[in-house]
Amino acid sequence: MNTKQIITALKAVRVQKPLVLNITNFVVMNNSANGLLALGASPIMAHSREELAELVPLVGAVVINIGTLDSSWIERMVLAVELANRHGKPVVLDPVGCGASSLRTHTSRRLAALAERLIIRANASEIIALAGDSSQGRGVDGLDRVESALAAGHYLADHYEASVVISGETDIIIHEKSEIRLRNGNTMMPFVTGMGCTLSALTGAFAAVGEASGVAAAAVMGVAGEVAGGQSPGPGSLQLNLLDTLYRLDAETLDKRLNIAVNTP
Ligand SMILES: Nc1ncnc2c1ncn2[C@@H]1O[C@H](COP(=O)(O)OP(=O)(O)OP(=O)(O)O)[C@@H](O)[C@H]1O
Ligand SMILES: Cc1ncsc1CCO
Ligand SMILES: [Mg+2]
Repeated sequence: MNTKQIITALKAVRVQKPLVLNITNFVVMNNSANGLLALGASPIMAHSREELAELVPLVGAVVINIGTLDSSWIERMVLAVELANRHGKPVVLDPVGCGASSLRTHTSRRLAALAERLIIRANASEIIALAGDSSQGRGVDGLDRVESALAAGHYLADHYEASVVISGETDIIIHEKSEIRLRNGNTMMPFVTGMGCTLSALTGAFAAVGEASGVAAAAVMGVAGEVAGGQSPGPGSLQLNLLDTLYRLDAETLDKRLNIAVNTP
């Protein structure tokens, strides 16, 4: 995927306004819904057993974020993934805090194994833990370098037949054996909660309109984060400026700023 294709994907999201179903955590429900709206997509946050069967057929993608899970949430997440499979919908899995507790690790693996059209989006520590190696993550924060999660990312891509987005100082996307590196963003981004969760939600919007959704989402999020970061004295304004920047992001800015390197084997 090149810059031109990313710009085309962004236009497609804005024209099609895909409906994206999110089962996500209490911390980021608002950020993720606002991020999707600012991008041009249409979010719905829903986790009731009684409505999932009605909703999943209508949406373009399902985003599952395990950030504040418990046993009843797990049951809904499994149901949502089963329904997504039945209706051929892509599933974005955000294994928040994978490695921090056995519940998170086991649930992430169970959901990843279940999803048929899977995109995994996580920070380096979560990727390493999901693959079964020992990570240095603390709680939901990633403390491993992105490049150190590369082998784990490839393992997950093969094992689950998934696209994998490893986010951090550089974002690495593993898609059909290619490695795409994106070097944008801003060092303040990890000081705003839910930036990664927003990236996962945006990945859902791009998955609803085409392939290589992790590349397009990480590119848009990275460039928007970089522009917004340059206008923000701290994390509070960054959070707001990110939404404004996503809303206003144009082809020219993407073309000028996107730092993308594609490595095809
Ligand atoms: N040091 C950094 N420099 C530039 N951009 C960064 C940096 N760290 C993270 N980002 C960007 O921030 C976004 C979120 O990535 P991150 O890896 O921090 O997610 P996360 O740990 O899952 O976050 P959360 O769980 O709080 O949602 C991505 O777009 C990523 O490119
Ligand atoms: C801080 C936090 N705890 C559970 S989910 C979440 C949001 C960032 O992933
Ligand atoms: Mg996260």
